[in-house]
Formats: sequence, C-alpha cells, structure tokens
Amino acid sequence: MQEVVDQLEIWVEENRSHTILGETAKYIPALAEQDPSQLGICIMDYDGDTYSVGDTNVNFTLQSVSKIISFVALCHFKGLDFVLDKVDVEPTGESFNSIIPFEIHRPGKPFNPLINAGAITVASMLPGDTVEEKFDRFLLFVEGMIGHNLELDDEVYQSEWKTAHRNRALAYYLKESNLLDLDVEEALEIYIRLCSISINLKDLAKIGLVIAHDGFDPVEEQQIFSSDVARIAKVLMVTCGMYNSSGKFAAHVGIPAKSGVSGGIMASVPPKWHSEEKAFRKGCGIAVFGPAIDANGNSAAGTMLLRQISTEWDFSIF
Ligand SMILES: NC(=O)CC[C@H](N)C(=O)O
Repeated sequence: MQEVVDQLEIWVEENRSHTILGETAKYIPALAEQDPSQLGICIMDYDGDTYSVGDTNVNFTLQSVSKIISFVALCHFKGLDFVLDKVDVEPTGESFNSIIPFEIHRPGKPFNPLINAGAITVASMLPGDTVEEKFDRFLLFVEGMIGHNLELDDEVYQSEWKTAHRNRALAYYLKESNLLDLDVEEALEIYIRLCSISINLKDLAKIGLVIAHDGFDPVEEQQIFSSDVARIAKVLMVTCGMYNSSGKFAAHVGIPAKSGVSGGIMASVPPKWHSEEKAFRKGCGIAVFGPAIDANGNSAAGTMLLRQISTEWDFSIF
C-alpha cells in the first residue's frame, strides 16, 4: 500500500516540527544525548506487513514501555489474581516516579503497574530465583512475540543504574511496606534492566499488534497470552499509559498506548469492522520514536503524530 506510506511521510514531516516542544530526558545521562529532532513510525498490520517512515533505522530503549510488557508477562506466568493482589489498576494523577501517592496511602499497594513503584514491584515478582533468571524469562517471553533475540543497552543501563536515586528511594518504600520479596538493589536491577532493553520500531509494533488482538499473534497464528490479560493491559494503557496526559490522549487519540522517556510509544489499535474504506480495519500495532519528550514524559511529536493518524483514519476506540 504505497498510498499509506506516502501519507505517513507527509504526516511525519509535518509533525517533526513538534519535536521542539520537548527535550530529551535529562535525568538519565545516556538518554539526554539522543538527537531530539528524530521522529519515526512503524505500523504493522494484521498480516505482518509493515509501513515504516521517518527515522526508522534506530534502536532505542524500552524504558516505561517495558512496564506494560512486564505486567502482561507476570500475569501470563502467575495469573491475573496474583498480580492484581499486589498492584492496583487506578491512575494516580501524579508523575510516574512520584512518591506522594504511595506515601499518602501507605501501606497500600502501588496504584498501578505503570508508575515506577508498581513496575518495580511487578519486575521483582517475575518468575526465576535470581535477577538473571527473571530477566531471561522476560526476554524469552518477548522474543516469542518478535521472533528473535533482544539485547540490553549496557550504556543506558549503567547510566540509569548510577543515577536511579529516586527509584532507589521508591524501592526502599516498597521494601519497608513488605511489598518487595527481593532486596532493594536486586529489585532495582531487574527493573532497570527491563527499561534498558534495546528495541526497534518494527519489533515494538509487533508487540502492540499482539496486544491489539487480545494476546493473539495474527501473523504466527498463535495465542501468546490470554484475552483477559490483554483486556486489563489495554485498560491500563488507556487510563495510565500516557501518565498525566492519559485523559487528553484518550480524548484526542483514543488508542491504548504506552510511552517511555526514551521517546518510544507503543500503541495497539484493535480491529474495527465498520467504515471499510479507512486503512487498517483489521487492527494494527504502532510504534513511534521521537526522543524529545514533554513535561509528562511522552514523546512530544510522537503524540501529535498519533493524534493526526488516529483522527484521519478513525482509530479511536471510543
Ligand atoms: N517514564 C519512563 O519511561 C521512566 C522509566 C525510567 N527507566 C525511570 O525509571 O525513570
């Protein structure tokens, strides 16, 4: 579908101007060095065909996009009830690394798995006796969806590990509230490793595609995780996936999505059988990369690009 690529090229170039509305994440030194003018997108359709436009030959780290994948993985391995007993599914209205909601509601469980407190808790509960085993089980789960090996970006990992003062503080709160089975340093290690996994747009779009199709991989024709898990994942993406912009994102874009401070966004467009004339009626996975992020931690231009695409192609689920 050359028209789709042509159209995307116009929209990517139009939205590239919005990169100046954000800046690269400064609190993780290795992310601060990314080129803020980049913007790229990959859409993967039901048949596995991809439409890639803009800065697409890039690898970036998952950062907070890993949080929805680790939630899905943990639910898959240990069951939804087990996980929802440990983390809630409520938005906080605070920044992703805020201590405030946790402190106010102590000793309550973290509000949701997409804020750092919840994600550290989830990462620490992944199956495996050691950090290494937990990481390997997680990688295998993701690699099962994308069909090849993934690697850690060691530079980003080291950079975040050395500067993770706030996350370390959060982990101490969790430990003190008996929510962490692991030691603080081990819980941080597995969490930061997940955030530092290097990925490309095509692979991220594939994961988005599987979530969009309720845990079913339409390309390989296999169920990767249950539709119940996918349903809760999509709820979390809509209500908490874009942090304090989640309401506006739902209103103006309307696609379950998860962002990360490296500038990645993974979005899952479920099938929509009416209005046949529009593109991607069988649903699709979308990955966007634009490292200039706004005050809420979302790719500034990536969000605007998704808004335009969703409006023009009627992707909103609402
Ligand atoms: N929003 C994000 O992407 C945050 C992830 C980052 N690794 C952190 O813990 O701060």
